[in-house]
Formats: sequence, structure tokens, C-alpha cells
Amino acid sequence: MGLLKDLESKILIADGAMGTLLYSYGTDCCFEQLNLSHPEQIQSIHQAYIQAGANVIQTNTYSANYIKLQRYGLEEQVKELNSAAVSLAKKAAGGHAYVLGTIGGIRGTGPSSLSLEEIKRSFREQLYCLLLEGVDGLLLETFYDLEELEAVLKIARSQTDLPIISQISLQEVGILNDRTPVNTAIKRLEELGSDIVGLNCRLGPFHMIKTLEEVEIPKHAFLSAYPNASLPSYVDGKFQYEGDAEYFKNSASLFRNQGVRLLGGCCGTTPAHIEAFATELDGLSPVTKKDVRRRPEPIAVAPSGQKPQISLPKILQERRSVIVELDPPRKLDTTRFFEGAKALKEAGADAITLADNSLASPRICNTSLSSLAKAQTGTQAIVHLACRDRNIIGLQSHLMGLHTLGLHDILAITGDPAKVGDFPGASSVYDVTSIELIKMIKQFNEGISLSGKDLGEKTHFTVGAAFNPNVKALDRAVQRAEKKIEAGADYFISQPVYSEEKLVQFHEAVKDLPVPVYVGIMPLTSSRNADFLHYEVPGIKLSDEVRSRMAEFKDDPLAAAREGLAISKSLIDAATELFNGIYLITPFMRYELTVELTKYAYNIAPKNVRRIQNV
Ligand SMILES: Cc1cc2nc3c(=O)[nH]c(=O)nc-3n(C[C@H](O)[C@H](O)[C@H](O)COP(=O)(O)OP(=O)(O)OC[C@H]3O[C@@H](n4cnc5c(N)ncnc54)[C@H](O)[C@@H]3O)c2cc1C
Ligand code: MET
Ligand SMILES: [Zn+2]
Repeated sequence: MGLLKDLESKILIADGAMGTLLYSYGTDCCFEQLNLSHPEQIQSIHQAYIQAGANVIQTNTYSANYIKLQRYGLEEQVKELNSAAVSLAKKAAGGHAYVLGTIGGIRGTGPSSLSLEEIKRSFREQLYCLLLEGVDGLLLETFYDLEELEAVLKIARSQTDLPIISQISLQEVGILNDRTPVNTAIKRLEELGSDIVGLNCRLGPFHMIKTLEEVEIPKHAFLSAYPNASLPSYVDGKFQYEGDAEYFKNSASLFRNQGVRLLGGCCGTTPAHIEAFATELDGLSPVTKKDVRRRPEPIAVAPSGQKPQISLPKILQERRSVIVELDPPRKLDTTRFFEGAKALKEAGADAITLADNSLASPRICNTSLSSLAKAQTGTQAIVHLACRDRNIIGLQSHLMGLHTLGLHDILAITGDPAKVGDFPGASSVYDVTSIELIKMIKQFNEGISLSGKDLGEKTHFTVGAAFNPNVKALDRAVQRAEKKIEAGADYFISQPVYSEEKLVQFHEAVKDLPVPVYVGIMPLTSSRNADFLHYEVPGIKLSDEVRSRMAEFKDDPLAAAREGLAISKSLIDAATELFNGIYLITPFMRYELTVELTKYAYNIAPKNVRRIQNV
């Protein structure tokens, strides 16, 4: 007797959801905490599943690791919560059902910055607690990330000979988030020594069976499936699942036909669903042969989006390039904006850049204006894209829209937080930071969405990233830049620099980076403007000389603007000795200033070329 021995000749039925069942009862605390605070509740759920026909149950430990328990301040209780869970499940099983120690995946559906080392640490701790209490097997479930599952499976396999079940979760039929076909992933888990391999959560029976049609029956492992009851719906502020056990009854034989030998339920399932599986498959032997549907090769489709205009990082390798930030207006009159776009194009700017609600204050949508500017004047536009205002659904939709409009230049930024802007109470989404956004965009360039879905064609985005040289520790800024390069950044655009000394330090810090930099220069418009930047904008310091030059024209706005231009010109003189890329920032829609500076920058003869940033 033993779980694996039984599976050689039988189909076993596993239990269904624990978490969503508790949630449906109105539980709103940490579910694992109930192992200690309300043990009778957990035990009665186990018993209900056993009564429904489950031969295999799992401990209430899905999130009982320090990383997830941290959310509730329970990270010190990993041992107690796991121990209690095992003893409750064992008591309920009373020797009539196998008890699996459950460990849930940590990396979710979006990009995660949690290191594998930290995940492994947390996994080891929970693993030892479960093994110490004596379970009949381990259930590694709800892993969206194959790298994570492989890493923890290796650890578990090296620590125990007990049966191990490894279950992947999918967002798309047949394919993991990283594009690995599910059949390949299952084979890899089998090779790493998993005794049972399969799928759980996220998909309901329909999509899970469709996925299993692409999966071969493993030679040295058994197949498992724990489908969700349905897709969730959101009613009256609560997630609900359609609870039709009759539907599960009809699906049972379809799972069997796919070679599944351990069949249970995940989110939204109840003892009624498990009973449906158990009665329907009672006495039936496992299927050992089936036809496997081959995954179709992705079809290469000719791209429909227009091809990019000039490649800015390429230009920077060859010659000087000036780009100019011309921000969307805060009000609805766009006259000055389009005049500016036209004038800058005529002045020779290689592109204009349009901020995305910078300083977290609403402006006209930069994509609309970029598209119109491109259509009206042929201007190449760099669209800033901030992670603050869009979740990963909105970001992806936006990327597809940019591609469709033929806007291929993006500046990927995390974005100023909402609290600095006009609506400090608004939420800052930040599902991802600039680094993960850059990765996402580069994945789109491979024709693949964040969930691994085939986009049907490849995008052609060139991705810029932000660099702030106005920080105390430039070396840390460079380290962050290196991460952005690793993620796929093609070039950098910097915050404005206001002193020649800073330009030299900046150049020294980035000269060996493998991608080019556009160095920021923003003309000062008045003495007050200079003081504001110096005193109020974090990281920006103007030299005493610059501030006193501006202060001289305190009462003469025209003369002050002229002085601001003169200062910018000397900064451009210094900058063009060090960098090929000049990024001019138009202050307060005064594009005449940046038009003049664009012409000025192009008219400076190339100087000591050897010192130019090495790219
Ligand atoms: C060229 C340019 C254009 C911009 N356009 C916009 C815009 O359109 N809309 C908008 O809202 N904002 C814009 N910003 C502002 C920008 O979003 C913020 O300045 C941001 O904090 C830094 O850039 P990032 O978004 O790439 O953040 P990231 O570099 O991704 O930084 C994200 C987080 O990491 C932290 N961090 C950054 N650098 C370091 C470091 N060296 N060490 C440790 N932690 C660090 C930051 O505090 C921040 O919380 C722009 C900035 C630049 C330089
Ligand atoms: C989020 S997937 C399901 C986790 C666990 N098996 C439960 O039912 O609570
Ligand atoms: Zn689930």
C-alpha cells in the first residue's frame, strides 16, 4: 500500500478547495491561521472532502511560508502553522486517506522581483516543518513560474523519498507564461524526479482538458489535474465561482481519457464537486494510451504596424542627435503644442518626447498627441510610458495600441508617484517598475505577451530608460542603469544637468556603459525658476554662479530668458564634447527656446571625438 502503488492500478480522487471555501463562508483572516485559532473548522472541511469520496487530502498550508505570512505579521509562526495543519489533516484522514503537505508557488502571474534565493529559503523552512510532522507526500501546487517550480522540486527531491506531486498553473491553454509548452514542462518535472505531475488552478475543466490534450502520458510519473470550478465572477464585492457539480460529473471521464490518475479540485470547488468526480469514476481503471494533439507552430505573420522611423540609439553611434521634450498641455488647447512640434521638426530635432502625466498631474494623453503629431508633421515621437497609471492589463493594451498606431519609440519609466501630483489620493498602480516594463516591451518585440500568449506578430519598439545623474551616489544610479540594460534598454535619457562639473562626473560614470545616453538640458526661464529647481527639486543643484546670473535679471523676464538660453548654450558646448545625445526639455511650452537650442547644438562642430561616450 502506498499512494504511488495505488496509482499504478487506480484513479484516486483528491480533495477540492480549502481557501475559496473558507472565503465563501466569509473568512477574511489568514486562512492558515485557522489551523491554530479554529482547528475544528479546518478539520471539518477535510472530513467533508473525505466523505465526498476523496482518497487524498492536502494540508491547509498553501501560504504557510514566511514570505506570504509576512503580510499578516505571522512570519515567525511557520513551524506552528504547518505542524498544526498536518496533525489536523492526519486526524481527519484517520488512516483512510493520504495526507499531502501542500506548498504553494510564490511568483504570481506578473513579473516578480523576488529572488530565487529568497524563495528557496522560504521553501526549505516550510518543507522541513511538513516533513518533520510526517506527511504521506508533498503537493507543490499553483506554480506559474517553471523556473521556481524546478528549483523547489530539486530541493524537495534531495530531501525526501516520499511521493512528490508538482503542479503547474497556466494562464493560457497549453503554454506557460515563459512560453514553454506544457508538455515540455511536464517532461522536465518528470526528469527532475517528480512522481506525479500535472495542473491545478486558474483554468476550469474545459481549458484544462484542452491543455491535457497536448500532454503525453508520462513514462515514469502519473498525471494529475485539479481544475477550478469555473472562472471567477465578482459579485457584491466578493469573488464567486459557478458551483455546478453536475458539470464536474460530465467532465470526469474526459479527464480520465486524458490519462489523469489523480483528480481533485482547486479554487471554487466544494465537496459536491469532488463527490461528482468520485461517483463518476468509481471502479474505473486508468487510461494508459491516448492520442496527443500536437501544439501548432506559431505562424509567422507579416507585421501590420508601420516600420519604425529612425533608430535613435543607432544614430547616436554615428553622429550628434538632438531630441526635445515637448509635453502635452494640461488644458485642452493644443495650438502651441502642434506649432512647437512643427517648429522643432523644422529645426532638425530627431524626435520629440512626450511625458506621461509627469509629476503625476493629468495632461492630454501623450499617445493621442504623438499620433497626431506624426500624422501632421511627420515628427518622430518618443512616448513616455509610466507604470503609475496602468496595471499590467492596461500596459499591455497600451503597447498593442502604440504598435497599431506606428509609434515605436517608448521611454519606459516607473513614474512619479501620485502623491506628488494634483490628486495625491489617487492610487499609484505600480504592478511593475520600469525594469519589468522594459522586459515586457522586449518580450512584445519577440511577439509574446506577458502571459506567454502569441501576439501574432512582433512589435518593433526601441526602448529608452530614465537616468538620474542628480543623485548623491552616482555609482548606485549606474547599477540601476545596468539592470535596465540587462532588461533590454536601448539607450538612456537623463534628468537635466545644470553644471559642467556634473556633466563631467556624469560622463565619467556612464562612459563605459554599452548603450548611449541623451544628456538632459533644460533652459532656465527666470530667477524664481532657478531657485525652485535648486531648492525644491530633489537632487538638482545649480551652481552659485548660475543662480546669481539669473538673479541679475530678476525683474526683467525677457532678459532672464536670454540669460537662461546663454547658460544652456554653454552647457551644450560642454555636453557635446562628451555625449552625442542632447535631450532638450521645453519649459512651459516655450518651444522657441528649445528650437533655438536645437539649432545651436547642431551647429557646434564635432570636437574631441575620442572623448565622446564610448558606445
Ligand atoms: C527622461 C525622464 C523622463 C521622465 N518622464 C516622466 C513622465 O513622463 N512621467 C512621470 O511620471 N515621470 C517621469 N519621469 C520621472 C521619473 O519617473 C522619476 O524620476 C523616477 O523616480 C525615476 O525614474 P524611473 O521612473 O525610471 O524610476 P526607476 O529608475 O525605475 O526607479 C524606481 C524606484 O527606484 C528608486 N530608485 C531609482 N534610482 C535609484 C537608485 N539609484 N538607487 C536606489 N533606488 C533608486 C526610485 O526611488 C524609485 O522609487 C521622468 C524622468 C526622466 C529622467
Ligand atoms: C490558489 S490555488 C489553491 C490553494 C489551495 N489548494 C486551496 O484550496 O486553498
Ligand atoms: Zn486554486
